[in-house]
Amino acid sequence: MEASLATSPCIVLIVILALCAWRVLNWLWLRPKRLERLLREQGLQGNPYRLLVGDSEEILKMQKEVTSKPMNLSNDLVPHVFPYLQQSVNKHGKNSFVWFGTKPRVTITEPELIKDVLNKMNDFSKPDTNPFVKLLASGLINHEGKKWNKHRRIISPAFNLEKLKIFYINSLKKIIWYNKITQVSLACNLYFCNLNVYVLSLTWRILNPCYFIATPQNMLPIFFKSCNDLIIKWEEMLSSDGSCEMDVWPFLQNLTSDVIARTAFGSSYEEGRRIFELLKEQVELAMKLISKVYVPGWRFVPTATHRRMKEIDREIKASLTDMIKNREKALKAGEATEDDLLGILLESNHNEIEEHRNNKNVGMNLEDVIEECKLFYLAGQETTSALLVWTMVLLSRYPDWQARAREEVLQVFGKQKPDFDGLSHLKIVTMILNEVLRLYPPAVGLNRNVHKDVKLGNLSLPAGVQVSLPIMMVHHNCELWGDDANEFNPERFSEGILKATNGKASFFPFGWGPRICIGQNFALIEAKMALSLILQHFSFELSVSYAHAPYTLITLKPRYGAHVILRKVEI
Ligand code: HEM
Repeated sequence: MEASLATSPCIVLIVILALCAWRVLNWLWLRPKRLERLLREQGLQGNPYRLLVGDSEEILKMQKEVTSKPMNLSNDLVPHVFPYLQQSVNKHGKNSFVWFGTKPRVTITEPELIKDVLNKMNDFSKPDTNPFVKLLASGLINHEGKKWNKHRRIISPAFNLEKLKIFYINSLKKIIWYNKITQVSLACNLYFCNLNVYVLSLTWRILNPCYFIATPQNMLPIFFKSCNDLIIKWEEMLSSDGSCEMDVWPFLQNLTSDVIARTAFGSSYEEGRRIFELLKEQVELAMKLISKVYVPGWRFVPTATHRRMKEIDREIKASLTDMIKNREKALKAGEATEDDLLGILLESNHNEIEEHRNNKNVGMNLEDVIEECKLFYLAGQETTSALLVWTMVLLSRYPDWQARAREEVLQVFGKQKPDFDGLSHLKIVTMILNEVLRLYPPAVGLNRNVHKDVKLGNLSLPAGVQVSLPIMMVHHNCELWGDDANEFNPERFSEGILKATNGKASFFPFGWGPRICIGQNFALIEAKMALSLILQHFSFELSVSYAHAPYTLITLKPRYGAHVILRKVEI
């Protein structure tokens, strides 16, 4: 009897250890090998699985090697930015997969399949990220299902409602119709999750034209203020001959950071800037972690990077909490909300809670609002600065297009301050921005998780694989864009995006479908404002010290900056 009592804890321990060992074995070897077999059975090719690291080590090595030195001054970026993907496609064909640690990632380049992946958000979810990276970018961009629906509904007014009311939909009937459809589709989303994708994507498609031209008009003076400050700074730097050589990259980063701090936090702008400084440091630390294979449980090890990231997170949260609480107090006291993103977001959240007083599942809590504010910075600053810097580099390299853009800007605005109506009607500038987004997309690719077996075209993707949608590779594909795919030719967008792409998902710098970028109008109007003011005041050309080295660190950036010679334009 005593012996059996003594052996039972041992048996329990052995069973637990055996279970743990099984899980580790499954994670490290059995599951990857099973996924590999299932993919190969369908004709997909890739390197054989290597324990734990897969292709990751080789990818990092290759990427480091290629991006450490500048490339020649061309737009053939794919071999430079995606060397491993290019090599994989060359070696294994278009239908191939690459191992990121223990997970195989299938490359999808056909526009029809891309559309499917991005429209079926219930089948293709956002990939799991390192928990420390989530400290940096959580919020809407990472949420799924009901939580995503709720957040998207609450945040949307901050980006488009004002504009919809004022400019493009003149008849009140249309506004009501638009609002009703949006509300009905979102209500459907809440209750019928499976219907969600179809209703939303249908609504999105129907409303695309008016949705896309909507932007928060009340943000325009803020865009102007920040852009004008930049022009004044540059003017002060000109030498007596009216020219100056400089690296415009840090100025453009500062500009977009300034714009988002002002638009997001209004009168609390100074506090907002401090938060953004901390987030900038957080981005650098997160990048160190992203470049390593994530081992489950590693996050509990108190490394210097982990500790600093937690410290920064605490400081940001404390600042934002104060700011949000003060605003909420004012809102509850019936005071008007500020017209900044935070104000509109809190008001929208407040209305939702008021409307459904007894339902605890509506509205965002404090943590949620904090996450969304952090996301505004990352999503709004990193991307738009990348768009602006590549636009300046390309217009420096193609002076004819620079001259055409300036002519248009001067024709529309003369010496006057750019207004919303004028910015919305700039045709050449829009064509140029689209072509820059095609050749130098700030987000070079999107990834999705397959969490249950799913059909995609002729493929049967097993749960556990990931899919990769390499935006840049698709944008540079000669089969989709013609032999001059790597040439800068804004003319291809002269009749709009739909005509240039024949409605295919061969151009998706802002994503596609229900999760399309919520800030795209914001970004485009901001970029047009900045570019118009720059063109009104300066001409620019590449300096001899410019080294062409695009690389990805969250977004597509110039590794050695963007050195140009600015000259004052007399008009
Ligand atoms: C040139 C500028 C921009 C580019 C190229 C860009 C690109 C993208 C892309 C590709 C996505 C889709 C991500 C995915 O499906 O996985 C996205 C989503 C998003 N973007 Fe942007 N973005 C830009 C500017 C902005 C700005 C200015 C903001 C806000 C201030 C913003 C906020 C967001 C948010 C919140 C999402 C998540 C939407 C959702 O999942 O529902 N973006 N963006």
